Amino acid sequence: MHNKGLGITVLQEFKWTKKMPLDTSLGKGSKQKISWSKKVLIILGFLFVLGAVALITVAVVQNKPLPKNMKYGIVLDAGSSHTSVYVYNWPAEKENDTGVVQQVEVCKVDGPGISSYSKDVEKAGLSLQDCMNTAKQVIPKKEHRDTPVYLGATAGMRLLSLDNNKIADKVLLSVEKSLRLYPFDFQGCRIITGQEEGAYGWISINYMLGNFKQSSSWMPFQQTSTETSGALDLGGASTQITFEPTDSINESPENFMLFRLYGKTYNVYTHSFLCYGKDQALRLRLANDVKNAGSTNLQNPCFNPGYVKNMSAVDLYGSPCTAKYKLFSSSFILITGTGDYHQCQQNLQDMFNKTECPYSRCSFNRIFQPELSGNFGAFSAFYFVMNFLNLTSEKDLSKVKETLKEFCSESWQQVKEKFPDIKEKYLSEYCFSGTYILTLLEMGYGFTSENWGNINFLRKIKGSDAAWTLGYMLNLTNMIPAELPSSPPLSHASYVGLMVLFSFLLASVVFIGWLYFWKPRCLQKGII
Ligand SMILES: O=c1[nH]cnc2c1ncn2[C@@H]1O[C@H](COP(=O)(O)OP(=O)(O)O)[C@@H](O)[C@H]1O
Ligand SMILES: [Ca+2]
Repeated sequence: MHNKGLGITVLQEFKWTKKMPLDTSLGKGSKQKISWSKKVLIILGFLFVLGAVALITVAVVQNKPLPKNMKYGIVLDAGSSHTSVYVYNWPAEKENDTGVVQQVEVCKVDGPGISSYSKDVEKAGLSLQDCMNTAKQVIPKKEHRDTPVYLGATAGMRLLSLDNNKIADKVLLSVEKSLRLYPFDFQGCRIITGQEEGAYGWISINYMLGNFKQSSSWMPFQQTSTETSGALDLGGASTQITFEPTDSINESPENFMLFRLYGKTYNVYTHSFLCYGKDQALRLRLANDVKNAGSTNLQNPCFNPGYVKNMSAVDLYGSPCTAKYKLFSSSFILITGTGDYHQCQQNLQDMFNKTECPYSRCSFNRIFQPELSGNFGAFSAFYFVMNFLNLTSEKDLSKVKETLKEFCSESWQQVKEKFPDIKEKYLSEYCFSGTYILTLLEMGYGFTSENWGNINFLRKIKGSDAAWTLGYMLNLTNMIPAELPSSPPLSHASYVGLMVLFSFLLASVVFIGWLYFWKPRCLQKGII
């Protein structure tokens, strides 16, 4: 019986004392003392429970998320084929955290890219109105005045400014005039460089993927950082490759950009190939074919058999990418598809000059490129085309080629019947675009069947489109700090949790100590 725990013994003995007639065991004074001790014990117990409830309530209330004060930003991506308006938002008090900026809206502007309005510049500005009105509706009125608006124009405008700088300026003035009519904080319209386009694309996807987060290890003050992902962007008029090489390199400095983000330095390789976006690449190829064939009547393996297209010479030779190939006075070029993937790829390989390289290694056309390393996010037209072909998750390069071969050999009639809802312009070019993408990645950049699986074709990351626009805004609003903001070692929730836990421990220790050293009378009597 006594081997059982002390607590049980006390309880039993106490029961027994209670049963005893009080006036035979205790005097009147002792009786009063016991009831006093009991009262004190009850009051102390009550206060203890009250204290614990109060502590937990404070912890819970304090930890409730505050109503978010959201900030907004607008970036217009004025691409060669079209303009998109992106609206982002983020909680004001978390501005410098990683991964807090989100895309809340994307609006595709009707009509072509702003560079196509060179003959009627006023229309360039007017074309943006519908999407800017959408942005006005999406953003709460009280935030309008504090919402910055940026417009960045890419390769279409780069080509226009090469062709006619004055007209390019007029187009930019027209869009500026239009954007200033809105109640937002207009911050500027400009043509961004190919380097910026590549670098901001890289910043965007790594910010969205959370790769800039420095996760602390168990060793105090030691931070471990995640590897970054490379970025591959394919537009209509230019294409960019950007990644962090493994070794430090001191060649071709114009291809490197140094960033200090969240306390870490990144030396990023980037190159933008003007005229190697898929629309200009097609023109470049056709212009070469016309020159080589000495005829404006072309049999082309990159279009489905049975496809026939009459292309205007103005369209073909109208850009600085192809202007120098103009030989004929003919106003049309007739293209007839033959649908042969292998011939198409051979034909496209000529566009990638691998023979001369003034550096230790090159991608193509005498451009330095370090050895490929890590994973790559491939977005924009890389995604659109591979998604149409159902190849975004195919990790086997030979299967990719087989699918493409099959698609190219299908007759145009068949293809049209199979995909009645897809725009004919896109549909007719998927054989060319798919083959071009493969040739660019394999022949141009040097991807192989071994590292093909490192390329992730993606459109969105955590709800935001993969595009250079987010990185552009983060940079211009100084939202990425160079150094890690000094923050308390514990989050608020962990701090409150630990405070509650330690208070409990402390109270328990005091309570047990009190029981042990200052044994309340009733218990003492019970034990005796
Ligand atoms: O649904 C689609 N299918 C195929 N291609 C698409 C689709 N949507 C957009 N594109 C293509 O993506 C490319 C986007 O290029 P963009 O206009 O951004 O040019 P840039 O970046 O060279 O200035 C264009 O070639 C356009 O035709
Ligand atoms: Ca683009």
